[in-house]
Amino acid sequence: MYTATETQEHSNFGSLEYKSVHSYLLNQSENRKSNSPLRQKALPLEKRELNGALQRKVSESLLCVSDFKPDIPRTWSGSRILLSKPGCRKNNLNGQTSPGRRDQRVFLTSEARAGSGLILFEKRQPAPNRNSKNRYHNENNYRPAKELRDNFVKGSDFSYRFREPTSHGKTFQGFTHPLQVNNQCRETEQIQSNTCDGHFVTSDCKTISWRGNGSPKRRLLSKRVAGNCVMNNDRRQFGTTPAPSKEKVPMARTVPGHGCRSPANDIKATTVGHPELKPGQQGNQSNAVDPSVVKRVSKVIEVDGVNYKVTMEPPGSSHYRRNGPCSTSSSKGVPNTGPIFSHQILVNGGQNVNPVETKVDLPNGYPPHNLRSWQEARMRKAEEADLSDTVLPDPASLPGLDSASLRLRKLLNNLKRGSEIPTDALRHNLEYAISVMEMNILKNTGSDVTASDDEMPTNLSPVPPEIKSWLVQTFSNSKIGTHSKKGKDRRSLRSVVHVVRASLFVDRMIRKSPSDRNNDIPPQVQMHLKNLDKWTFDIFELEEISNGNSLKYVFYQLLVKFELMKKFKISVSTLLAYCDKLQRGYNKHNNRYHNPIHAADVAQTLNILLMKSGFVNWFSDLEIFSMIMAAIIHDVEHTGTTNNFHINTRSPLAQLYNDKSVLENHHISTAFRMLNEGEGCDILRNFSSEDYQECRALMVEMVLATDMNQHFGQIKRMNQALKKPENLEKSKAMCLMIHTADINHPTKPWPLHYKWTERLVVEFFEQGDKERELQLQLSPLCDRNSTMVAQSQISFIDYVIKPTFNVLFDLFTKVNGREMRDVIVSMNQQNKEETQNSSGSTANDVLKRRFCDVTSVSSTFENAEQVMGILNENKDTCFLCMDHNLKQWTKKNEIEIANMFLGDDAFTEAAAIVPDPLPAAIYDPPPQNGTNKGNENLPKSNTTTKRTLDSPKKSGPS
Ligand SMILES: Nc1nc2c(ncn2[C@@H]2O[C@H](COP(=O)(O)O)[C@@H](O)[C@H]2O)c(=O)[nH]1
Ligand SMILES: [Zn+2]
Repeated sequence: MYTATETQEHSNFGSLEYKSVHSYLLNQSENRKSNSPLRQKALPLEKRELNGALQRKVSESLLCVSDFKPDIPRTWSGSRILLSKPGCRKNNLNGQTSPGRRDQRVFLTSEARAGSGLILFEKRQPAPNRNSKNRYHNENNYRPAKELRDNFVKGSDFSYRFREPTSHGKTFQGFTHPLQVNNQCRETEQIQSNTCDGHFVTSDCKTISWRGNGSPKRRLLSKRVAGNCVMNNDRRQFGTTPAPSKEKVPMARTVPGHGCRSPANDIKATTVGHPELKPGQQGNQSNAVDPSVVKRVSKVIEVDGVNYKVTMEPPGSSHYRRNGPCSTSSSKGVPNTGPIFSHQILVNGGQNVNPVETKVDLPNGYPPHNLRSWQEARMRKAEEADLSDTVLPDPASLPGLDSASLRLRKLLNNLKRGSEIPTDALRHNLEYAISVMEMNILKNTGSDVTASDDEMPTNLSPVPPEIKSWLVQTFSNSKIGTHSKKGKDRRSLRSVVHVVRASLFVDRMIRKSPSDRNNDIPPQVQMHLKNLDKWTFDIFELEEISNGNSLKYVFYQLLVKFELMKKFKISVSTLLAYCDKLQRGYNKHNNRYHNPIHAADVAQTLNILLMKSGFVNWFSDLEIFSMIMAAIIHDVEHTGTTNNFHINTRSPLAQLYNDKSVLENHHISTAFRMLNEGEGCDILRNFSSEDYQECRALMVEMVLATDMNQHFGQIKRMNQALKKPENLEKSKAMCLMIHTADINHPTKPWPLHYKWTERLVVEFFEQGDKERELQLQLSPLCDRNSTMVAQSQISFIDYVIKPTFNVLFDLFTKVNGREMRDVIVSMNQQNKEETQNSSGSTANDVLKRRFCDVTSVSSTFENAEQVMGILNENKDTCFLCMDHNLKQWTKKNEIEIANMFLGDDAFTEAAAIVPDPLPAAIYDPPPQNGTNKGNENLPKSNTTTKRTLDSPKKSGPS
């Protein structure tokens, strides 16, 4: 008898209940050393409990070649192992049994090669009554593997159904058994109950296939079926060549009339794992047989009280040859007689044939490892994992995978030990593991994350999965061909040196709004508009006091302020008519967030960005007009749903725009359609055709750049361009300014930001409701029952807002500051020469348009200090607000988490927090070079302390 002598549990098998059968996996050489650590830490055979019925029948054995004979030579690698129940009358190598004794047909024969990893073997019960027709014809009985074949996706997880036929035929008890595809053979323990053909691909691209029962043909022809179930390892399983994605692995085939199925030629249950063999070599063929071992060796093992004889043949033996790989008709995997129970043997355990470690090449920098010792090492490594770590590798990377698996191991071990795991550590680590898996799914299902992969921030590790999905979905869809100018056509910021005239700079920057001169505007609105250049401007209040006309007043005010009405001959009535149309368009879908107030807010913020950065001097009037227009129209007729929603529901708009920046295309197209609809609202009517085209091209480019899936690319490219100022394109700077203005609210004072968030969340949740109704998968952040608002805002600020404002202020600083000054000065000279050399007025006109309206300005930076002062003041306010908002969300997040466990509405609860007072500097920034004027209307900081969330600060004199 070959039974276990040690029962030490091996934790690699996790916390599931194992029982009874024990054996050792002992290294051949270690086997001889009594004090060998391996011996002391002998590995028991373990059995996973599946369900009651199965548990009684299914046993699992782990055997290694050296179990048979300690001095078995390594050339036996590639040998065949036969397993049979002693007492079978006939026990030939075809796996055929004596037909006369049904009760003796508990007969197993399996074939594997040492090093091939895992084989399944099966135990057969007496054949059922012949007369009960079709009892095994239920497809589900024998074809769970079909779904594996059909859904054969590299590295995927799946479940498969195991159907246990009852001895009475017609009913089948089935259960779904999740099979997690691991990259370790031995972890395929989970498929132990499989009796059918199947294969799967491990996450490291290895392919494992196995065979189930006999073919229908054979079943009909002969009842002499002992059958076998061979766990085949495709050569690639241990080879260095990864299996190509989605490639199907050929199944083993059946010899009609034979009870035994051997691996077919195309299923090479090879010795690839053998260290001395080259890939593709068959151990039994290419390795000389050790002359000292020519006979079969066998062992009897006890499995759940049943003795089995395990026979191992040396390679090259006559039996082996006779019954070697055969290939004939392909099998459909129809079950043969009787209930079948599968077991598995880990042949060779991946390591035990010889002292030289069997190599398992794992991708990307994993050293080749001995499977078992590698796993042991991982157990040790897992213990070192700090579960409270929040800075973790990119979940899409191999280190991410590594880290997640170690963390899961550690969690599991702690659970097994009964050690306490802090809730947030548990949650955080599970979230991380989910992220890792989901990134894998996305990668492996070819989801279009690749387009922006290089642009997504690499360290999203602490981001909760839902928010990560949102980031991925929202920010990294396929790229569209953006309007990009090449060569000469590129607008270059370097050319803006032509407009550097210090006096103009500061003058424009502190230019007062002319609202007090305008009698058409109600006085309270005029008063409010005086604060238009302030970071603390309250757009909601303007909306209120203007009876829902904030868009109109902001648009008008800006055009007046920049003297663009006069310049482009826009009449007030035309402008107002166009504004009416736009407002109606914005109100079409009654959105809480994407409405005219948002458009007005973006335009107002753009105004500050232009004014406080000095960039107002770098752009031509036409460019400034185009930017204001872009801000005003950028979301017109927004449907209140996302691009992904349009794509998923195959909406008419998605069809029209071929799933590319669906909404953005719609906004820009609607804005131009409205201009052209007559009714006296074409504010571009008096534009020259050149101006019109230029304006239109810029607007299209800017509005398309508000598509969030352009976000990371935009930031990345701007960061790169800032390292090489000569590559700075003016239109890209314009796009960035519009995009930043579009997502400005997290940098505004908390009451404003909170209001915007609330509105956005309402819109998201409404989309979620629609998705629920349509039985679509709910988009991230759209599920009102589970979305963690505060957490999502923290991530949004950290991963989207901060980098955006950083790069924007970098741009402002570099263009204004010393870093780019030398470059600009030298370029100025060059441009001047170019301009002087250009013949004819056309070239000059083009230059004027492209590079602003000054070609003879000297480049003096005498007021640069003043400009930088204004810029920094603005930057400080912006970052102070952002940090303050982050703090508020962090507080709310704690409540959300607490509520999550209590099942309360997190958002409502979180809303109850009284916000911290806003930093005084936000409303009362220190004077900078005498430019800090006009704050007298703003409340002082102490007036903000008592404000509650839902009564945002009223800025201005209302
Ligand atoms: N999770 C959050 N997403 C936000 C927030 N503010 C804006 N956004 C996202 O950005 C786009 C802006 O583009 P738009 O042209 O549609 O306005 C918006 O749709 C949101 O997806 C925020 O606070 N949190
Ligand atoms: Zn917007």
